[in-house]
Amino acid sequence: MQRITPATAADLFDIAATRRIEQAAAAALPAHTLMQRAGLAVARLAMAIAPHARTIWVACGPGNNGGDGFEAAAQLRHRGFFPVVTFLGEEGRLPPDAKASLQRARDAGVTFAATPPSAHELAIDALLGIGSTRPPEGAMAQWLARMHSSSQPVLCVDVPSGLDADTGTLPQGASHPRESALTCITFLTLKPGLFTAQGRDAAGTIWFDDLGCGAFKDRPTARIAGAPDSQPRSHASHKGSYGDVAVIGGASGMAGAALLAGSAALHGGAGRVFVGLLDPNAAPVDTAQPELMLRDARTLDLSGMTAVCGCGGGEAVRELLPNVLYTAAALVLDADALNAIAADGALQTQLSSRGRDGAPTVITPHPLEAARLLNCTVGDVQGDRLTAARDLAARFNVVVVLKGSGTVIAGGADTLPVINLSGNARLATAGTGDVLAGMIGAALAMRKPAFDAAREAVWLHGRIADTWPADAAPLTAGALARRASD
Ligand SMILES: NC(=O)C1=CN([C@@H]2O[C@H](COP(=O)(O)OP(=O)(O)OC[C@H]3O[C@@H](n4cnc5c(N)ncnc54)[C@H](OP(=O)(O)O)[C@@H]3O)[C@@H](O)[C@H]2O)[C@@H](O)CC1
Ligand SMILES: Nc1ncnc2c1ncn2[C@@H]1O[C@H](COP(=O)(O)OP(=O)(O)O)[C@@H](O)[C@H]1O
Ligand SMILES: [K+]
Repeated sequence: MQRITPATAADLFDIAATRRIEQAAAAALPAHTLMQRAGLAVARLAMAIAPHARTIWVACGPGNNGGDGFEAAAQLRHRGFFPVVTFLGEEGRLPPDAKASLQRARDAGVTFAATPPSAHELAIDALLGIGSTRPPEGAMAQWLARMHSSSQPVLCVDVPSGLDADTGTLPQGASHPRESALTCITFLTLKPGLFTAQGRDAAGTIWFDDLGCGAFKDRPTARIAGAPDSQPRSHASHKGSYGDVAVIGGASGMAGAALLAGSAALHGGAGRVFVGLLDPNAAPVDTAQPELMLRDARTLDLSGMTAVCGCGGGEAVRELLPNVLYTAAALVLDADALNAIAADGALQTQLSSRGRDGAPTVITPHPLEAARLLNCTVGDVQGDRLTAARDLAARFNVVVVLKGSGTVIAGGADTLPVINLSGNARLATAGTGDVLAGMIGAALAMRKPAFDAAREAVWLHGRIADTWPADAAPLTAGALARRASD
């Protein structure tokens, strides 16, 4: 059993692949072995979470997820605990594994009840796993709401009931648990939906048990990539070794966004940072950051540079985009640059041919910007973030950073998308996206491949938020940028 942390590197498998792996594993083992192993793992984790529990409520559903719950209840009873099982289903329609485990729970002397116990110290959610096909309703929805509103911990079996294990979406109106008291133990494979969209809030702390079947492999859907390798700077390097970044943005009244990206590029290790402002009346120097070389955006020659284009770009950035797309040696497109491209077919064609020509290009949309680029709704993007990121990457031949909880990084068809696990809602404050764009720019300027530059910067950006000192001032984008070298 392994605890998953932001530093864990592992493959993710969708439901279809998980089913294939389960079938192959089950065929190679004596009947019921997988469920017995799963139930034992649930019981062990339950005992670790609530070692002094008097009553453990085990809510079991109509399929094999419920079977894992029966099995866990049997194991807990054997160890002197008092599980109370509530079962939502028909015994006659249970799959064979679950039926066998129901019998084992009965034989172990587990208490069965029609309604949840009046008090419990731990709830085990074994209602639905990867077989969830529709929103929980009726008693199932009521039981979930009861678990989630209680102050006692909840242990989810395989996936939180109702969560789509492929996409991380919860049905509309589903009760929302409190993350601090939530644990999920998932079996055989790690599923992408646990790590993006609503998955992280729904699952809480995630544990993985391969049920002794690590040898069974299938094609992964995506991966979590963990901490990037840190590469120390060589002694003989100089500022030219780390490249030039030119930020293009800062239209009238929005200079701050460009300066934040510039600061992040500087602290992220770029050799030199120019900030090309679109506001002709902008101040000639930022006295708080004199290292940044402020220029009129229209005068910068980007041919040997990494451009970070769009931060605070407003409408004004549009006229520069044809030249930026044509000349920048490497490019990060953010915010208003993406909005301009979404509204202009010619710019879209130019972007995709730039990517086809192999010019390193990263786009960093948040879900609304991604929806504009894909000509769909935010709901469509958030409903399947992996697919949205993959579609954008394929359409524009670029590396895509689809931001938000569980940021997705997608590249070409041969590259497995990555879901990033560092970061938290401290980042939900204005300007942190500008900082990320600057950090990716710095990594590109060091001539890292575009996918690696994006992945490493996203991970570091999130890690800074995860390690923000509790006694420090609240996270602001400016302070985040200054820690981009951490
Ligand atoms: N076999 C093994 O050895 C192993 C199995 N494992 C475990 O099995 C789990 C997968 O089991 P599973 O395929 O039976 O699916 P599961 O998630 O239990 O649900 C299917 C049932 O729920 C029903 N249903 C769906 N939605 C519903 C709703 N909203 N409200 C009410 N009912 C709803 C659906 O009914 P239907 O849609 O057909 O009407 C069907 O009856 C997996 O997640 C893992 O925990 C692992 O431990 C590995 C070893
Ligand atoms: N709840 C969250 N969990 C993890 N990361 C988040 C969360 N909210 C925001 N972020 C991150 O913060 C950044 C916000 O970027 P963006 O939406 O472009 O904001 P802005 O335009 O204000 O800079 C992104 O990197 C995003 O992934
Ligand atoms: K479950």
